[in-house]
Amino acid sequence: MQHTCTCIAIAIIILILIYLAETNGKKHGCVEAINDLRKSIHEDLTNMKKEIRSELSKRSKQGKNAKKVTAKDVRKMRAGIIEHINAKNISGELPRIAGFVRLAFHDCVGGCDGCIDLDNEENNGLGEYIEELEDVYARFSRKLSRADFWQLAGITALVVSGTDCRSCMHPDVQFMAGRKDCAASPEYAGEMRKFPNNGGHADIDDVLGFFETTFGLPRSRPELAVALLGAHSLGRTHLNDSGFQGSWDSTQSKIDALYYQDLLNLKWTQQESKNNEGDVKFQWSGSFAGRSTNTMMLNADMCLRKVINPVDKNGHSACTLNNCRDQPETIKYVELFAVNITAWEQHFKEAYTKMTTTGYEKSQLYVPV
Ligand code: HEM
Repeated sequence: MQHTCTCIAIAIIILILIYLAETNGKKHGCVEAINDLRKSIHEDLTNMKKEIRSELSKRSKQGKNAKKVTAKDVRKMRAGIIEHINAKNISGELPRIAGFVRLAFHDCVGGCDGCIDLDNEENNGLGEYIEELEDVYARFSRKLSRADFWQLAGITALVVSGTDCRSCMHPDVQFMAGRKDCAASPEYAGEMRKFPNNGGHADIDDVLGFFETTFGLPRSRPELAVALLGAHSLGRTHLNDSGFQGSWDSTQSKIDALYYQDLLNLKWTQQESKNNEGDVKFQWSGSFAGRSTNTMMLNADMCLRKVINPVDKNGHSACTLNNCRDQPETIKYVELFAVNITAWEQHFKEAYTKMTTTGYEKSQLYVPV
């Protein structure tokens, strides 16, 4: 009996061992199968990834090429912009020339990105120009960014302003494309950008400092800032937009040296300007031989000629021009540009190109062919 029990026990043990051996074997086979499966999935995935990467790179190359704007496209866009410029004529002036140039300037504060914060009062008045340009831009939006388009509008406006005008500057600024729009373009959802403020810019250091930090115009070359501010030869100020009133010279659509000549030759006195809300700001009013000329200068313009700071919070200066001295750093360039259009042209071109490429490396921009 004892023998039989032992035999049964041994048989059970053997059966258990056989079972274990088989299960283990099966398990082992499963692990191998799973490993094989894993390997093949991994290989498939790697191949798929490779294919996806090569497809994406092909597509992005095609996309870039498809999006690259050509010289022919640019010509068509310029024609559309010129049509808009000529469509609005107010007493012989073409206000869109100045509007498009100011838009080009404001878009590049903080980097040219096709975005303007219309809640920032420094941008007052630009909304209507953005809307007008959308008409033309809608036809070409697949080919270039809004940031590029606004710069093209500014450059085109400069060309129109110099057309059939012998006394005008012809800076012939090269249009380059490749700028990127911000996500919310044409609106701006980022931190409030800092613009030059007239009251705060009665000090030449503020003006030159603004152009250096914002557009990289070296502080050691004040002639660039003086040349760029000559854009105020175009257009005018609007009481309900900025609180100032009048134009810098009598030819608002012509980019001519009258801006510098007036700055030097007129008799300037400070005058109070009050908008509908009763805000008071001071501007300079020009007269000649005792007669008002209806021209004006901001503190930022006047400080290129005279040392007018300090000013109070409304921009009022204690200086009456007779009792304040010439601005040593910049007066010589005001005098130069008043008589030498070629010198102004060269410096303006350099400064304007810098301004309109703010935020980009040379390699990111291209000249359409
Ligand atoms: C310190 C720098 C600057 C200050 C303080 C300044 C200030 C102003 C102000 C207050 C206006 C009047 C806005 C209005 O009432 O409609 C104006 C207009 C204008 N600005 Fe400037 N500006 C500066 C630089 C520039 C630059 C660098 C450019 C272009 C390169 C420019 C181009 C213009 C143009 C063309 C207008 C006339 C706009 C129109 O007629 O609608 N400005 N600026």
